[in-house]
Amino acid sequence: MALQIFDMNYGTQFGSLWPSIRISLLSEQKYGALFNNFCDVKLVTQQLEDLNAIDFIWEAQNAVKDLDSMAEQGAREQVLSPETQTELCEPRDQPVSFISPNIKCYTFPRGDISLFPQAKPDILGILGYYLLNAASVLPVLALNVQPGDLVLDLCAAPGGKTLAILQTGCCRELAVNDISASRIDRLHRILHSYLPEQLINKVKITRKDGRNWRDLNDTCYDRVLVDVPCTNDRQSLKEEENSIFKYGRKEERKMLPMLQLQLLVAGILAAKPGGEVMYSTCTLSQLQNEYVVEGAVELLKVEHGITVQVADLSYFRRLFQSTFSFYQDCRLGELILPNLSANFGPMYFCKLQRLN
Ligand SMILES: C[S@@+](CC[C@H](N)C(=O)[O-])C[C@H]1O[C@@H](n2cnc3c(N)ncnc32)[C@H](O)[C@@H]1O
Repeated sequence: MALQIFDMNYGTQFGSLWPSIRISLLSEQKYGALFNNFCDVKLVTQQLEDLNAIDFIWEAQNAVKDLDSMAEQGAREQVLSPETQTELCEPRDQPVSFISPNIKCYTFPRGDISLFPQAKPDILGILGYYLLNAASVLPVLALNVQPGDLVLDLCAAPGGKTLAILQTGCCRELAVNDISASRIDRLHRILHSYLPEQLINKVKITRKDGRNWRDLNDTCYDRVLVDVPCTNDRQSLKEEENSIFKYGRKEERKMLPMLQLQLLVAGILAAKPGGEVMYSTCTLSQLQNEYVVEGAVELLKVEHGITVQVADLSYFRRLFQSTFSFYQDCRLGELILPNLSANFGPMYFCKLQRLN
């Protein structure tokens, strides 16, 4: 059922790109190992490097820095040909510092489909890395959490992105919420396997319907992550149990864009003026991605008099093009396409700034 619906919708949405996305979605996904800064850093770094895995974030930042210094040097020495200079001196929309610090994620190089072994607990019982779809780290990087920030993770369970946010070491306060009791239990277990007790005590965990966040809380946040429930395209092709494409869940599926819109609006209302909100999904669907963003921007303007600006994240393409396959025609935000040589995603992320 999922595949039939995808063929119908994505065939139209992606045209000639769809057959290659389709086969990638049906193939084994690639993982990333989100590095846990609270483990024995030297030992785990060595283990990951022995596997020939690379921290793709560090590598991308260095590649850009190298290009920039080459461009600077070239400009000084005036030795580059005019064509090369244009390419190397291309102005960046954002500097590299516009990504959250201290997050490390190891992947195998493009085309290498090796698997990471499960992380083993150290003598304190702490695990060295968390396996996830490496594209899941991108929304957290782009959220760009700054030292002293108040941060809200509105749909947080089981907690992969929460862990990534905590790696930055920047949050003055982190509020973590999810509506599902069983998934909150998983989140608790994950936090206890990766973090020291003092840090867990600083995380405020709630189990609320995120759509009503503002009615229940009066804190205004600097950064909000709204990682909504979606058709979870890759998972839906693999697992029947609990699938949103099951016959009995048709109505729920139809209502997903409305739920996503309400959660995004709630997330923006929870941000302070000037605050930044990241909307993310793991679906390719335009209806659940760009259309939800457009709907939320419009609704906030009309019903709340709030202006929201969609940020340009195209510098992410430049930074991470050697690790991920970016969709070139995304109107708002960025979309990572599954690709056989870099089988991450799908992951859509779009940053919004609340202006008033
Ligand atoms: C895509 S998952 C989140 C994954 C998580 N951010 C991570 O990185 O591990 C979406 C989550 O939204 C939660 N959810 C669904 N409806 C919700 C609501 N109304 N309020 C808050 N959370 C909700 C689901 O229970 C689910 O855990």
